Amino acid sequence: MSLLEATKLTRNFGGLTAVYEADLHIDAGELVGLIGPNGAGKTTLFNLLTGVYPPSSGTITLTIDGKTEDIGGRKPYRICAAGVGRTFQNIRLFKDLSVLDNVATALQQNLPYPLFSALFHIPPFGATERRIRSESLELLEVMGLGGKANELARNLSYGEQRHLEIARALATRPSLLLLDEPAAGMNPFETAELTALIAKLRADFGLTVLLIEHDMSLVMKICERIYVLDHGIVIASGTPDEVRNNPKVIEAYLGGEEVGNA
Ligand SMILES: Nc1ncnc2c1ncn2[C@@H]1O[C@H](COP(=O)(O)OP(=O)(O)OP(=O)(O)O)[C@@H](O)[C@H]1O
Repeated sequence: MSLLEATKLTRNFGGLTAVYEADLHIDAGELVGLIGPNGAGKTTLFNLLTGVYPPSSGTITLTIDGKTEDIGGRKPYRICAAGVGRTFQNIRLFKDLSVLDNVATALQQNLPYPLFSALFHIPPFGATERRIRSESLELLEVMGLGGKANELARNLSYGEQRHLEIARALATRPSLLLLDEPAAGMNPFETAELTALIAKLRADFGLTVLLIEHDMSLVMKICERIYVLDHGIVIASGTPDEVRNNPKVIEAYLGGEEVGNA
């Protein structure tokens, strides 16, 4: 059984259908890409999978450790608690908090009794706080930001802020990580580094990853399978080679040009 299965997923905004009867499945451990021209419905699909918008119709099921849940239309925090973490196309950090606190706040959300203990400063608050701090630092190390823990998030470079976003998403302890254009705005060197990092995170954390990305060098290099959306419809899916050579994709995605080579 797939970790994530979406069936006939549809989302209308007034008279506009942003996603129409999309079927997709992602198996545990897979690294899957979601591509398509601007306005194809990619972010809307992410928003449906993470509860930002309820689907107009269709179902979404998540199966983790043999337990299947219907997550379609659930609130974002419940979907996050069920095991789906994400980053956003536009960076969303607490810019006036330290880099460490940005990760710590995300970690805290998943602990059993943070608020009561924190409010009254009673045990296990002290122990919990130490644990959050050390886990946050570990995540920052993994993301190459260990030396920046005490900087304000706003003082990080653009690429570092994108790494911090991923650290925050990892802090929610996801089984499935959704990355919305993780390489947006990065130069080719930064993109190559990020490509290797995503592959490493998947292996080290045992993650399943679905990513939206316009940078074809990243998508073609690390994705095992790719879904292609055009005008809200899944027009193709398959391996990078299958997708790259699919006439429908070539026509829809690049207006007749060849889809980028890795
Ligand atoms: N909240 C909303 N209200 C109305 N229309 C919306 C809303 N969100 C998205 N849309 C519309 O849905 C369509 C799909 O948008 P979406 O952002 O999902 O595309 P995308 O593939 O992620 O595009 P891009 O690659 O440019 O980010 C677009 O026509 C967009 O204007």
